[in-house]
Amino acid sequence: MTLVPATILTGFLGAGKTTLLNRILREPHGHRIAVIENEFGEENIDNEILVQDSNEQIVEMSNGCICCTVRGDLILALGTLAQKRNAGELDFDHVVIETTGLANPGPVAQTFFMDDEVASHYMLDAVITVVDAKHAMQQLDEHEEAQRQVGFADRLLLSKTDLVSADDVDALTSRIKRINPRAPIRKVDFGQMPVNEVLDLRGFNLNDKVEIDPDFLAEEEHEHHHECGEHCGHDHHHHGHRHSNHTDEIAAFVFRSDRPFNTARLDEFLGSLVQVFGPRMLRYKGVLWMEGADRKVVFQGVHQSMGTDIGAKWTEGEARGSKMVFIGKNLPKETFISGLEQCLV
Ligand SMILES: Nc1nc2c(ncn2[C@@H]2O[C@H](COP(=O)(O)OP(=O)(O)OP(=O)(O)O)[C@@H](O)[C@H]2O)c(=O)[nH]1
Repeated sequence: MTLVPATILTGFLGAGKTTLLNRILREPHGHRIAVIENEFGEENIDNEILVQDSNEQIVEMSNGCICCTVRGDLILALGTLAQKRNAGELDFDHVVIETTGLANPGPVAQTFFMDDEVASHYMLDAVITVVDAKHAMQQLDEHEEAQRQVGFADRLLLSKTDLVSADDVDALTSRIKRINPRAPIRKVDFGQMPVNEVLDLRGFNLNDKVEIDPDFLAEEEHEHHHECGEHCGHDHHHHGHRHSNHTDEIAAFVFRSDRPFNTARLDEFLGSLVQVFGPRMLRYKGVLWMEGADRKVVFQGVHQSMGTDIGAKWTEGEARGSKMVFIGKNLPKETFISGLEQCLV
């Protein structure tokens, strides 16, 4: 039986998640999507008004999508949907879960790895985070959950850019890139977004690409190699607007090497890393060159849940090397980097 891909939609309060979902539920796009809305906190009021004996409500939309309002356990809701699908009562080929604005997407993402029942019916496709261009700066300053939501994302959607200047958009973009250089950023105007930009991103697939924003890499490079003095002659103005004044607790860094890893040493080191820092490791991914291997090794994970897979062959003439990106909360970059260097052959 094929697994149903599931997308987690996050974003801070009022970011525009519902606006986006409403379009998905109403516009003709040919996909049969089950949208799960988590009505956290409103259950008492709604239950009194609706006087329902069940804990969930499933509505079929005219475009073939299903809207499922969940007032309880998400795992239970996913289970019920899967049962009805298997019984032929419901037909859908994707699931999109809207999390509440204050939620940490981590536990929701981990459900797909940890809960056997969920994992037997669904596969996590991607975490998508809507970022409110008007309010995100302040939300990122004040709420760690807002930073986490950006850190977890496989794709970032920037809403409400109509309300701010182009400079504001640039400043916000460079800040969220520092938190998460992995996730491509797209503008979304009142939820207008091709459905294909939301579905089937395969963010959790073990493909052998690590996409990292080139601006971020250039900036890291700059920090590494040019500890410039005041009169060094580098174009500081140019870089000045990129270096944000914000030091977010959630941030990313990259490890790169053109030497192969020793498998045993790396296994042990990564194992101990996730044991110690797992709770603070939001997302990580790497494509690795292992000693003696003629294929790439791909690893990635969320917190303690780490997976590895064999990727494509190194082709003739291809420069071999490893590249890893870690996104987490106050991770000790130097410990990671020097530890990984110890694992090289
Ligand atoms: N100007 C502008 N307003 C937008 C845009 N997208 C959404 N909004 C408005 O922002 C408000 C909040 O949007 P919602 O879609 O309800 O946000 P949400 O993320 O679902 O909010 P919560 O579920 O409360 O966390 C609504 O009034 C939307 O009309 C946009 O691109 N531009």
